[in-house]
Amino acid sequence: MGDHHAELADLLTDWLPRQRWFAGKGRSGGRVRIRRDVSLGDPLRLLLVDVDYDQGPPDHYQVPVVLRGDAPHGHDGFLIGECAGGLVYDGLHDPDGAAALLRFLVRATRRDDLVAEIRDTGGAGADGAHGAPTESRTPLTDDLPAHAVGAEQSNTSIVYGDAYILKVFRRLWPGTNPDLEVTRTLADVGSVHVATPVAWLSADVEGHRTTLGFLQEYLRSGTEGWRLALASVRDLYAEADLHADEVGGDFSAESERLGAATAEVHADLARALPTRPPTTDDLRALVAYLHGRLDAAVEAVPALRGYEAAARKTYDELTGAAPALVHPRPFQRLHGDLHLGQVLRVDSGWVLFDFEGEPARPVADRVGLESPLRDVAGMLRSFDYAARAMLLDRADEPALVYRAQEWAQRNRDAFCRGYGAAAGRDPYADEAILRAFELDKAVYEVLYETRHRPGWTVIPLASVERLTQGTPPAA
Ligand SMILES: Nc1ncnc2c1ncn2[C@@H]1O[C@H](COP(=O)(O)OP(=O)(O)O)[C@@H](O)[C@H]1O
Ligand SMILES: O=P(O)(O)O[C@H]1O[C@H](CO)[C@@H](O[C@H]2O[C@H](CO)[C@@H](O)[C@H](O)[C@H]2O)[C@H](O)[C@H]1O
Repeated sequence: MGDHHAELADLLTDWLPRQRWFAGKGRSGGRVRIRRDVSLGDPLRLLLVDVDYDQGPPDHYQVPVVLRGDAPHGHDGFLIGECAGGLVYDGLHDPDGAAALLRFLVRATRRDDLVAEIRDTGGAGADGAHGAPTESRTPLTDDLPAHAVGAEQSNTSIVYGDAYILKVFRRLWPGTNPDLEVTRTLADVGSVHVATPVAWLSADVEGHRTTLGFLQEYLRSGTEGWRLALASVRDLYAEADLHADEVGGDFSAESERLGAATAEVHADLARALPTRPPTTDDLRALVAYLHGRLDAAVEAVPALRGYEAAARKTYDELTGAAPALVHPRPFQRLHGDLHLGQVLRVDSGWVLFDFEGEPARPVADRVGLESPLRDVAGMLRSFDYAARAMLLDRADEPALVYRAQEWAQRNRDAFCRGYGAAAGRDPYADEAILRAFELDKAVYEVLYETRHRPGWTVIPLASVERLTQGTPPAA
């Protein structure tokens, strides 16, 4: 394949920006450069690529591919293109490619601990192997049927049988990925709110051992919080005369449990990893950071301009009082992008996943100590999203807007009640900072939706309007 790198780079230059997980959507002139090309076992090859832009530093991605010389494969949706070497497929969606990846991981982890390391062997292929899972872990099996998880999100996940799920990070940030770091930390302290990681894969990127992906136990009984919430909203909208507490699908008891689970995860992280009480300088830095995010969002989305002055006022108010009054909880590690799509309801309760933080945020920012209320605010936003997503194609039914607010408020209240009971302090008690985080999240979402799902931008935009009018988080 080495002979075809120029052609492959051209194909990827065209293909990458069309992927949901491509992060350079706001940048011009993206061109792909292939930095490494290693075999992970027939027929899978791993391309580590850089994307250079007209301005600023390159982004790093991994693109596993399968090259097929012959007939159509029946997976044309995952065809990247054709070069002189044959048809090039996205290797994670190609069943033979996905199977080869599990075989590689299993072979590698049999020889050392749980880390499969891809080492450069001068272009001849990957040798990358350390082996044997520790005794406490379930032995890995490599002959399971594979399928990629339906929706392409920030990364690509492959389910093997009903035993494992492999998350393959698409955009690479040099170093250990916070998702793996935090999930391992929680599993190691015995948290019941994460799925146990069983093996992981890394390679050198810019001189740092960089996480490429990790394999976790697959929670086969899990249902995503987002799906459950939408089902509840649907029930409510179908019963025009009933209130949220009167319909069969009331979600508030689940929201309360989810609040408690979030607080327990925060407590475990606070015990296992560093914490620190925020200082005046921390709050000043936080306010500067919130302004910076708003600057970038307003520049990219002019519709935000009308709310800018009020938003800045909300942020500036955080520096008016002593830190112990504004934020009487320690700063700590957290989830970083918590929403209903990042939690699974299993038989025993709620499990959180995807501890990567916001995918567009530089990783150095995501691994710092922050306010746990950022996660709370993320989830509060998500209740608004669930209620309003169901209105997107029902613009002709204004009466539903009131019902949407009612559903969202009931579940926001329940979540905070559960969180407060488990954490010993209700999030609503820290209203100013909670509102600032909610506003910041809504601003982030306006930018996110503009780039990825323009039809959804109205959802966070309506929340920016509400939050800049001074409506408190609690009714
Ligand atoms: N341990 C697990 N068991 C079952 N399903 C899972 C597990 N972890 C994640 N998932 C599912 O895989 C999907 C993708 O995972 P996620 O970590 O959110 O990836 P991304 O970073 O691409 O958003 C999720 O929507 C979730 O439903
Ligand atoms: O799940 P990801 O890590 O890829 O997070 C990104 O995409 C999310 C959408 O899939 C986006 O979440 C927003 O939409 C959700 C509904 O689809 C909603 O539950 C969230 O509250 C809302 O923020 C997330 O912001 C983005 O980082």
